[in-house]
Amino acid sequence: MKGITLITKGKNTCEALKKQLNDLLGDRVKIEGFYIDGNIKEGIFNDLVVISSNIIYEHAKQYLAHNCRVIIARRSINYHKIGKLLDIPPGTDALLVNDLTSTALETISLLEILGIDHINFFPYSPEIKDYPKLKLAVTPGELELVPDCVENVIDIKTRNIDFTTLVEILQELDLADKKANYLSARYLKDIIELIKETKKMADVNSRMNNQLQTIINTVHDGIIALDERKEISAFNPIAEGIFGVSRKELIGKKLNNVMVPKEVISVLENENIEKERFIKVNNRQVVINISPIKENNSVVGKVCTLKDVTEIQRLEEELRRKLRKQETYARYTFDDILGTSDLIKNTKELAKKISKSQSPILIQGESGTGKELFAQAIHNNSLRQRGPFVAVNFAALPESLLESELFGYDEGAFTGAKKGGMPGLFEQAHGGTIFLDEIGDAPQLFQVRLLRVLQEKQIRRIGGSKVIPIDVRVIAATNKDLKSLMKGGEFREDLYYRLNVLPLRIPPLRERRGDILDLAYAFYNDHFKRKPPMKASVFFGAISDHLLIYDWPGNIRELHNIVEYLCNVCPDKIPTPELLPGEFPGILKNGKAVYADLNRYKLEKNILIKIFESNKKGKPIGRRSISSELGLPEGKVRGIIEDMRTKGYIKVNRGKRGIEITEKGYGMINYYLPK
Ligand SMILES: Nc1ncnc2c1ncn2[C@@H]1O[C@H](COP(=O)(O)OP(=O)(O)OP(=O)(O)O)[C@@H](O)[C@H]1O
Repeated sequence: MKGITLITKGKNTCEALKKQLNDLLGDRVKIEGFYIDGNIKEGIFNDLVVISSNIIYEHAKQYLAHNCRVIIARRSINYHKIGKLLDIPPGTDALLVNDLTSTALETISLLEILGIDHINFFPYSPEIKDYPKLKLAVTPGELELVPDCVENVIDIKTRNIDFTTLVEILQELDLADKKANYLSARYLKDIIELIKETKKMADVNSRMNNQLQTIINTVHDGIIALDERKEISAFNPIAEGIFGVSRKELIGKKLNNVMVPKEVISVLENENIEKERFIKVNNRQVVINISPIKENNSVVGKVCTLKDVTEIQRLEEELRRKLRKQETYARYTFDDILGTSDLIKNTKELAKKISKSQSPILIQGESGTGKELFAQAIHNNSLRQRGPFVAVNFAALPESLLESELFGYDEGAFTGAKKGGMPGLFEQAHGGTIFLDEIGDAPQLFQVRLLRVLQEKQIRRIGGSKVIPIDVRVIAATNKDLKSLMKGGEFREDLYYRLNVLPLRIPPLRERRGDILDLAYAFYNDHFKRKPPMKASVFFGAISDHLLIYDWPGNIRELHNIVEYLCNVCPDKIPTPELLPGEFPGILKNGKAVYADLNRYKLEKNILIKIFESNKKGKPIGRRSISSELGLPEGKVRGIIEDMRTKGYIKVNRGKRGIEITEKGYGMINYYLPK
């Protein structure tokens, strides 16, 4: 899982923005927050660092590891929270309370841009000692900073990270897929809510109407609002651009008396449910969304938003370009797959054998276990090694692009189709291997098409009539349990069996703990281009127990990230356990120790060493002798022995032979007792 570190000045903003990011990305990105006034620490490093403003960046710089990717957030007022400000009589004095004078001033000017210019704002922050003792204050979520003189506070809530920054974040993390559209829909929803909220007031008060219009004008999508008499009450500049009609000619007019295409009128008149439709306006494709305004269960108006598809196409084009830039060769070979555990050695052996076949392979394994690495190594060890290796990631590719990306299209297949057409990824992989990553995310309808291609070994480009034979070897991979997806009807059984001809399971890191330090050492040496400031075993000396006991949900990718992090945070010092990011067992976190796991691990280690030493001397050892030699209660020893037996570290024999250490157990001993 990728990660974002958010940095703000105060705790409130940090929590609010963290929630915003979590709501949006929580299922795919791990988000942690630090604030300058409290929990900030040195050596911050992550896939991406998001900082709440330019000013905060100046304060935060010193805490960042040197090669962090940083985005400074642009922030927007919470549209549906400012309705309350429209009630305040013109000319009223109010303090605008924020954590810094500069952010208070910034909020005042943002409000002014939105048309809230009828209130005389005085900036207030704890830095300002001399301020007018006013009774009214407005604050973006900083309630505890409001000074005592104030009797009435309007909280317009923390300023959110704005739409453009969110898109930038998605792009930085390579997640700019379906989420981008979903984002703009959510953002518009806020505005629609505001229109609904203030509509009643706006009817009686023309000042509010103007302000509302200003807000609508700042939006990047077309907006049309209708009242219950089906008269147009709002029409913003983007809508003007789409329809080529000026607002003045429309406001207050009935729909059917104006120059709006018939199709739009019929949608606006007849649709009362929230729905998305495509219509053509002046030769442009437009997505139109209708949202009814209800009062006491009857519809009293509608808000319609319009998005010019050219913009969506532009976003898609960008994504296509990114995809096209990807390499069509495989970099890695089996020599790049590190690890000396039996499990990984056996997996490599099996992979080498199946690489020589032409049948499809299905690689299953948790995220970050090395599925793509194996796919590349298999290709490079196959008879197709001179052919291309083309990777397709179903989780990153929006559904709308799948067909054209995989099968290609002919000239004129759709508006925007390139002259001469475009070959799809299947064609590009001809003579080589196609790697279908995250196949569990392939949409159902697409699964049918994929199956047909695999069966018939030929494709037809979109809009094309020619059938093109293709010779590709398919390697699919997934971290999902395809069997349970099949039970739930989300994955087609016929496709599963077509792909699962040669199954390959990549074991998670926690099943081969013997590899953890090998990998950590290799990543450490790689970081310093094989000229590390100290020996890897010395560098990891104080934390190796912690690394060995951790369960590694993100597997090798997570281990790699942590080693990178440590190399950045303390390049020439030995890292202490407290420096480990995240939830490592046995480390003091927020003053609370999670010692239980580490103690248990240490007992396990001591017991395994005892067994190893006895075995070496040829002396039988049993539960009772262990408990007396180590001074531990027999019950406890029994539990630990049972655990180690299930993990495969030991064999418990009946009678004289007693407990014996297994090959896997020896793997662990190598790390417990460095040579
Ligand atoms: N055995 C290994 N030796 C060295 N590096 C490894 C090994 N396994 C994985 N890696 C590294 O770990 C990272 C993740 O590997 P990879 O992308 O192949 O995993 P994945 O299983 O395909 O992940 P996901 O399911 O998230 O797509 C890569 O940087 C890869 O080089």
